[in-house]
Amino acid sequence: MSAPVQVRPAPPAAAPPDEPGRARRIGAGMLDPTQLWRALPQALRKLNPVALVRNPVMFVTEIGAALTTGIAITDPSGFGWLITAWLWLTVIFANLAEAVAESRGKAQADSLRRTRQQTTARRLAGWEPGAAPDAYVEESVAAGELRRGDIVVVPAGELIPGDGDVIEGAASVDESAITGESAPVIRESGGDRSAVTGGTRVLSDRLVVRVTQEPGESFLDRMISLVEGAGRQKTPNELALNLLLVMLTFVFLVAVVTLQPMAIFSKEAMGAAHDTAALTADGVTGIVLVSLLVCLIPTTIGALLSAIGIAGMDRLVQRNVLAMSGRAVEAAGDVNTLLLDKTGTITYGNRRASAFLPVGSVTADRLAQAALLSSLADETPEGRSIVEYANTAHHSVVEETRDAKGAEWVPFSATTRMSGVDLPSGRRLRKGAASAVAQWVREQGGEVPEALDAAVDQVSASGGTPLAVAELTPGGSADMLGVVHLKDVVKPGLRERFDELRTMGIRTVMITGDNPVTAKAIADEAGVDDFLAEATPEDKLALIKKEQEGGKLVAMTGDGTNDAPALAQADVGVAMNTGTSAAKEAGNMVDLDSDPTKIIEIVEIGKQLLITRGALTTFSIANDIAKYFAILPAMFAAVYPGLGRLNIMDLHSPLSAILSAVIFNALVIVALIPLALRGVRYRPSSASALLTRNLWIYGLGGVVVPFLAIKFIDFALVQFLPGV
Ligand SMILES: Nc1ncnc2c1ncn2[C@@H]1O[C@H](COP(=O)(O)OP(=O)(O)OP(=O)(O)O)[C@@H](O)[C@H]1O
Ligand SMILES: [K+]
Ligand SMILES: [Mg+2]
Repeated sequence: MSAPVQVRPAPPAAAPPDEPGRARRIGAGMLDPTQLWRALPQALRKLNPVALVRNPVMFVTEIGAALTTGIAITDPSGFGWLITAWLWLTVIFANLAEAVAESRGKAQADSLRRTRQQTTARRLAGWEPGAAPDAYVEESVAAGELRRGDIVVVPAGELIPGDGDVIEGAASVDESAITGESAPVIRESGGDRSAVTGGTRVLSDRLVVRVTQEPGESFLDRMISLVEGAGRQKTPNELALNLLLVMLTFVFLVAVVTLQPMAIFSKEAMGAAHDTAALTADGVTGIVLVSLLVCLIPTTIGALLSAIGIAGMDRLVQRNVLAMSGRAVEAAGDVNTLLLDKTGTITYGNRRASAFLPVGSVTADRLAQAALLSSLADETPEGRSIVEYANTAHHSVVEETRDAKGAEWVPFSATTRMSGVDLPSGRRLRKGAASAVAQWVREQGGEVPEALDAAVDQVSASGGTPLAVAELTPGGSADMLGVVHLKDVVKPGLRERFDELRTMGIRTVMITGDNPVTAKAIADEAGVDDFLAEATPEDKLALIKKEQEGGKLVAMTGDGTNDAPALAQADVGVAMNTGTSAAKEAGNMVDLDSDPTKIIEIVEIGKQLLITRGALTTFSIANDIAKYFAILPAMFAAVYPGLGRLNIMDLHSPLSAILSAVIFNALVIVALIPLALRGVRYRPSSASALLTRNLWIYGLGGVVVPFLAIKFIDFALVQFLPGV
């Protein structure tokens, strides 16, 4: 994509009827016959051999059609022209399948494009965190010119000019242009909800954003090229299947070429048996051989393969999931283990301070003041919530925070699990995971009172996150002060969904940086199979690698910067749209609804894709059998009368038999387009049960249906074309 994102202020009125989120939700899976008609011009354009060569089966069919066209021109016969017409139709039907699959994405891309409007951005030159208003200048630039690293300010009512991370402020943002969800979401600096998307609108307050995209590479741009299927790569599975189809085509080509001398012989015989002008024409041999070839090669799956893949991606988009690679969608179909990050994925992620629990002789005020001081510069939601809570619950301590001037802040990191401040007075404050802070206290020569464990356990047992707070006084004594209780809420309805995953044979594991007691409380409440506590980003990554070593496919959902390495390593990495840009960059899917249980639908769509491809391949190969029974006796019965017994369909004549087979071969493609686009229905059950069921339906069906259909076409042909 080269077009830069250009954003123009649009009336902030209610969403127009063609608002993209809605457009993306309608018509999921249904095939409207007019879609076929509208895709026809595109299907005809795809006849270009340069494009078609990517699809070897159809390319061979097109060459066959061209050959018979030549024969029909130089040696005209009604039979020749009929076969020629149906061969071209075969190729057009195949192109139609792909064109229809693509057209759905195009409509979505168009409506997304409409949300790319032009606007001017307010870029801040010389801005630094906490800068006074006179320390920097605000300049107007076209949004399309913004580069990575630029700082912009977005006041309430304006569109965010590009993708980025909030570095100052918190605001409610209307993201409906991207997600189709009208409820505003909170975006704030620090923590895991700091990413904003260009084209969304700030509703309240004001955000300072550091741009993380280069021109033309925005999320919206990527979304558009994705739903359009532009530059779609074949997946490894598709490549393998394609290779198989090429080999089959080659084998049948060789077979038909070797048959040629005998067929010439048989033409004489056919001419003798049916004394019509068409039969005695010299071109018949060539036309019959091409017909045989096209009926033998796996045209059905060759025609539908690409549409099946595109439709699978499309089904994800309908559910507000953007898959950056088709390979990930396929991997989703085979996932064994699902890892979920706790905070922000299983829980809502807005952990808020709700109590101060001092230990020993420490007063509540001393603890509150230390917690407040150590959080003044902590831009994480946890840090800000402590400042807020201390301000409302412990007014008295606020005055005493003046000595924070000249302080050195220690920012939170997922590795140290601590944050804090070193004050000029020599006072040092730390808050964080109890184990980390306890170790810090010991390193400073202090002791950790037993009462701490009780406070920590009390918070943890309720599923809350305990943050221990400690102080190193200027006098050099290291004191453990107590615990801050951070509350978070488990998203509802997870248990049922995890049960569903279990029946699909998928194990769910929650991973969290939190302590084991909190982890267990939340794991029990959410109903996951297992959990890993006190996990650093490296631990998350190691766990995934370990699972993968056994040949298992691992899916991971997460939202935080600390999840990014794991998201990148997982076979299916689903980033929450509410998450950080690092997480979104690392994963190979983004869930616009930020719903951790969306993985269930992703798995179902992946399985459905694999099953659909398998079923139609089975059907394609099985349905060729009837065509052998139609064509081979027709070609050779006169030479080898024994072969006449193969004409079990009792087809009218050799020519009507061949014509019927070719017509069926073309029509079956159109008949299966809806199934290819909608996908074979998937119900959670074991893999072997599914396989057996599909072999019965599509294998047996593939054998039986064509016998009936070819017989019927033959019957109809004789009614309308008594000459054949
Ligand atoms: N702002 C903060 N200051 C100090 N310590 C913090 C802060 N935020 C979190 N912690 C502590 O660090 C631990 C690890 O945090 P981290 O973000 O890595 O994991 P998490 O958010 O608890 O879990 P998850 O991996 O599910 O997101 C937390 O459990 C908490 O004890
Ligand atoms: K075929
Ligand atoms: Mg986290």
